[in-house]
Amino acid sequence: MGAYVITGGLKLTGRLRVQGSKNASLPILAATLLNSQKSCIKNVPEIKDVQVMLSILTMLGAKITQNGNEVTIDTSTVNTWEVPEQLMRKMRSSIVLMGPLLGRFGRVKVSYPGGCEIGPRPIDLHLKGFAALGVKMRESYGFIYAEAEKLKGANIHLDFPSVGATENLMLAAVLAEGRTVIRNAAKEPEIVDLQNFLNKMGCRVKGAGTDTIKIEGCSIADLKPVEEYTVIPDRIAAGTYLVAAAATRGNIVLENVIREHIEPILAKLREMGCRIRSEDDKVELWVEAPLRALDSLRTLPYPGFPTDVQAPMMALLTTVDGTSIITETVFENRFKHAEELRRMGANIKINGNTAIIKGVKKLTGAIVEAKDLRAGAGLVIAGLAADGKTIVEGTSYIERGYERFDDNLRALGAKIEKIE
Ligand SMILES: CC(=O)N[C@H]1[C@@H](OP(=O)(O)OP(=O)(O)OC[C@H]2O[C@@H](n3ccc(=O)[nH]c3=O)[C@H](O)[C@@H]2O)O[C@H](CO)[C@@H](O)[C@@H]1O
Ligand SMILES: C=C(OP(=O)(O)O)C(=O)O
Repeated sequence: MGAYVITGGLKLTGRLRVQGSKNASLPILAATLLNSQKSCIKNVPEIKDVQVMLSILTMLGAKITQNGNEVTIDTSTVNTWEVPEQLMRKMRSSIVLMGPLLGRFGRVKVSYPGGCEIGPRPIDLHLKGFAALGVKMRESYGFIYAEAEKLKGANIHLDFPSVGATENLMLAAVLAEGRTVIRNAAKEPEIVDLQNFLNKMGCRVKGAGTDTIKIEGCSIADLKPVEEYTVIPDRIAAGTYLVAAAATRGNIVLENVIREHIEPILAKLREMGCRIRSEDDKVELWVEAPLRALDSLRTLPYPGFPTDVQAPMMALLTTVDGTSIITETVFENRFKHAEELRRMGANIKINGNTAIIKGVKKLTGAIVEAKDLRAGAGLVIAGLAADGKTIVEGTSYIERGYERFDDNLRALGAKIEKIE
């Protein structure tokens, strides 16, 4: 297992181009199954989860060429609807293959998806939605067998605006007979990106970005190849680098960001006293005066503060004088990094879904373990801010979602090395 060795105490400074979005790329890659033709997708990050998705598509029979961040996928040769269990279990996002495989073949066999342990993460909302579209499902020995002679458009009300369920149902409904309306849909920018990709393919989807998404079903014959599609920038990676800059009291400029998508993060950084300036696709952050604690940071579905930036923010808040309170409302068990941060001298008390953080003068380097993707990023940030040497074990989690994380931080002046 790999580890990052970080010598802390250096301010991050300089410019960085933000990677393409992991959470937009994954459902878009799954969507290429629908048209049974070629799709060319740009700005796809070179990260582990993308590699897993491409491996699954290859195992299903797709022909793929990857040239840096550009991926061309020909799904005309896909000839199976069974997702290999080993790959299915490698990440959470494999579940969004159910929708397009049901649309294309009317059947799918999958196991439960894997991914980081940040709570139970059931898929009941996905399955309830499929049932409403006319899918018959049975489970046996951990496998889900789903079948529909013909998917039928339906009115679906989600109990919670689940990102994955919204995407999966969109992906199935585009090839259903008639109209589907998804209410209480997730409003994340990645849903809008998926809608844009689907419409480029010839699907008829509108409303993404609001809580009601309307889909007019069409047939595979109506769909076209996608000659070129560019994935949106990764708002979570952007947030992570901004928080890292704040934790080192540095000064960085990020390029290739959509300001609106990171506004919930910028609002909190500004409240802490970070200075922020933006122009076109660039955002600059710098720190002039001591930062202030946050009396309330609640994670929420978009446009609330993203749960995926909670761990990096916790790391930052451990270095800020005063008491901060974080409430995690999206996942049940997403505070595992607190225990690791304590090894570095952080003062954090957890009470249910609330973390109370008392800022300390300085964190101290220690050996810590990343137990999930964003917890890992948070620990690296703590290491960058700490006195002395920090070893963050578990780089494979971090590489699930961050493209060249250590190279990027080094380019911004950090002292960080990866060891195997
Ligand atoms: C690949 C991807 O895009 N991952 C993101 C996606 O995950 P993901 O799509 O898994 O997140 P969801 O929005 O579905 O989950 C949010 C909450 O709903 C619950 N839930 C979800 C589905 C379901 O059928 N039943 C149920 O109870 C989950 O357990 C969780 O507590 O959105 C999360 C919330 O913004 C982000 O943290 C993840 O980075
Ligand atoms: C939780 C995350 O991803 P996933 O849903 O793919 O596990 C994340 O990106 O922080």
